[in-house]
Amino acid sequence: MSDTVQDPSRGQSEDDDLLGSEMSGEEIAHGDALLEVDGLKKYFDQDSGLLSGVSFDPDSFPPVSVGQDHVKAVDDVNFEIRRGETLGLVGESGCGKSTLGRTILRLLEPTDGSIYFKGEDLADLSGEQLRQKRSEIQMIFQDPQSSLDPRMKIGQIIEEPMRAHGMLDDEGREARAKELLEKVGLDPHHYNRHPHAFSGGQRQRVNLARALSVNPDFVVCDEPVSALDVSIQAQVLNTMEELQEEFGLTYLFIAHDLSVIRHISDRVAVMYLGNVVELAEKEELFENPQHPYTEALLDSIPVPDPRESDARGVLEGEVPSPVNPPSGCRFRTRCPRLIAPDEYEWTDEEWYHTRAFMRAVKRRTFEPMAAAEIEAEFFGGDLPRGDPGEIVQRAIELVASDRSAGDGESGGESDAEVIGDPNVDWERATDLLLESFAERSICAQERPAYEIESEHGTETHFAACHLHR
Ligand SMILES: Nc1ncnc2c1ncn2[C@@H]1O[C@H](COP(=O)(O)OP(=O)(O)OP(=O)(O)O)[C@@H](O)[C@H]1O
Repeated sequence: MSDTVQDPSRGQSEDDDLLGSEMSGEEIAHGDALLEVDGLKKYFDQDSGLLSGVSFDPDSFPPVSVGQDHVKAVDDVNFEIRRGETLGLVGESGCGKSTLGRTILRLLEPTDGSIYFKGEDLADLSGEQLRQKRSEIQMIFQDPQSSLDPRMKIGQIIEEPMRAHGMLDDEGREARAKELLEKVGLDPHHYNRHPHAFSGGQRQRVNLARALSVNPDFVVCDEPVSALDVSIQAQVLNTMEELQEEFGLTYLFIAHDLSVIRHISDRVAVMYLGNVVELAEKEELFENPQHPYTEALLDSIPVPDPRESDARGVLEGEVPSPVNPPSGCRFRTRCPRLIAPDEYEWTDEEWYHTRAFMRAVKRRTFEPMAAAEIEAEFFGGDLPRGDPGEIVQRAIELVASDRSAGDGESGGESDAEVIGDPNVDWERATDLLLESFAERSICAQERPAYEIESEHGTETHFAACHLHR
């Protein structure tokens, strides 16, 4: 691989090879930062409508709030991508991957933050300057079908970006398109065919050729193989790797499928609810994950396609709304390893039991039973000592089937009768436990960001989890 960046916006001399022979003035060595994202935010205004501005959060009081709300799709993201590498970006559906990719490309206007590309902040550019830059940064999308105009011949499709950027003359563009067809593994004689004559994998290759036609340095690949058969995916990924090697390309590769991410990435960033929660070299991330969210994702390999209806529930609990995300660590409301609040003295076992009970009450995962039974089931009969024990006791009373109704009487009902017992106050018990424990955890109070020593490789391992304080 050459060690310098090729600048696609320059002219081409006739003697040059059509593909990538010239050098840029802005040389960035292989391995140096090509793109740096700093404090990047992208908030969307919520859709207008009757309930616009009204948000519901069962964990807060009051649960309904009114105001001008924003979907915090990307919220303070920081990372760099080095020249020649592939940074994989993975996370559940809706966590903000596509929004991040599109904001980096300035297809979406950033709300805040900077996007330094070769040292220049793309967030500051507009008009012609931005248009010029767009040839250096390209994007390929998931659906190769809908991103190709069915009326156009593939030769024209590949030439379109070159025409838009005033690159080469007609003959030059045709020659380059044919050369690119070959490079992406298609027959240059198919230059005059229409997209429908190609399979899904071949169409994605056409997309690749089109993106590469303007000789970019950096390509954002948004789920480029998700729509393809698994057998075809590896072939397209291999071609992408070959092209990367040949043209010194840098990729931001977005996928929900961890096996795809593992195939293609050098480093991997894991995204959750608008934040990057972990970033490490590929081997380090897969062999030594340090964020409970990453662990949960890895435990669920293969991650089901989030677009399929039954994919929910891989991780316990719902993803909170990006309109009103949890304070501190965004994953804390689903985290199986929430940290005990410092203000109480806990043994590990006491906290472990309390945390499990709190989660069960919050999710109402057990049917009401007598207080003594709850104590036995969740605490092995021994409540935590001191204040936490008293709080837990009160919460147990709120959800126990032998609880008095208000100050009145209950008791004597059969198990069948107590299900849905109006005396059982799940909400108050949940509020009591969350306010007393979960909200007082460091996980709720500070946003975590830690560097960890890697066990594999030499790169920095970033994990946004207070377990590493
Ligand atoms: N134009 C928009 N207006 C309002 N909200 C939006 C808009 N685009 C995205 N969002 C919201 O921003 C959040 C992040 O969406 P995004 O598409 O970036 O996630 P993703 O991780 O790429 O998901 P997927 O894998 O399903 O594409 C979601 O809550 C989504 O509903």
